[in-house]
Amino acid sequence: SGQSRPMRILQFVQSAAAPGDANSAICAVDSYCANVEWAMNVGDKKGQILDAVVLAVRPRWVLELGTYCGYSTMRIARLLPPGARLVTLEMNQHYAQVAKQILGHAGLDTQVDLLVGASSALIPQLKKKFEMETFDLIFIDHWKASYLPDARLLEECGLLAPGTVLLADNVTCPGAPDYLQYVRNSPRYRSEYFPCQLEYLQVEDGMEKSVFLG
Ligand SMILES: CCc1ncnc2c1ncn2[C@@H]1O[C@H](/C=C/CNC(=O)c2cc(-c3ccc(F)cc3)cc(O)c2O)[C@@H](O)[C@H]1O
Ligand SMILES: [Mg+2]
Repeated sequence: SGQSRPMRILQFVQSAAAPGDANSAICAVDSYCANVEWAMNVGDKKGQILDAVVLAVRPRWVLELGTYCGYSTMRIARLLPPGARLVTLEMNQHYAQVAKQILGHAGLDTQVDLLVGASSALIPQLKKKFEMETFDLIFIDHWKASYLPDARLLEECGLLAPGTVLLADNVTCPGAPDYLQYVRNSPRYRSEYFPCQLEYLQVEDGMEKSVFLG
């Protein structure tokens, strides 16, 4: 049932998770993807690293590249201090629609602005659209070939401040070698690798946390 994997995930969340309870929605996605069909959510193991970074940064402004079904969007939004905002960019209209409904079921849609479009087209509009200056935390989890060009674009748009944290998923699997090489060798970043297993599998992956130095 459900003509797409995101739709099947949404239907399971709607049936299995208590409305307004973000943790039960997160658990429902993890349980479905661990037991029924794999999906490219950051998952619970890497999700705990994401949680720890959100709690350490206590961000006022967060940007997510690649919403997909909204799993990591929920993990971040549920930990934000009052008044903080999470902007998430998703180029696939169907995925965005599913994510909106999952966020709504979890009661997290007030903290989140989900924009539909390519990150490269949306990033230059963010300052003006949200009347903000810089992001405190950026979670990167979209096409792996877009990690580096979008990090460069964020720099050029003046959306990074000294101390801004970039957290990138999948730097080992599927990998983002050009992005890794850049953040690890550029004097503008202090980078740290967090080894972890790939979501729902016994495969090596890892996340890279890079602090922008200005
Ligand atoms: C134009 C830029 C741009 N602007 C806006 N939205 C964009 C966008 N480019 C992409 N999107 C959206 O982001 C999501 C894509 C995410 C891509 N993620 C993986 O490919 C991935 C793969 C594995 C894995 C697969 C197979 C394996 F065997 C092992 C590992 C594991 C993981 O955690 C993974 O994240 C989708 O919603 C896109 O619509
Ligand atoms: Mg990922």
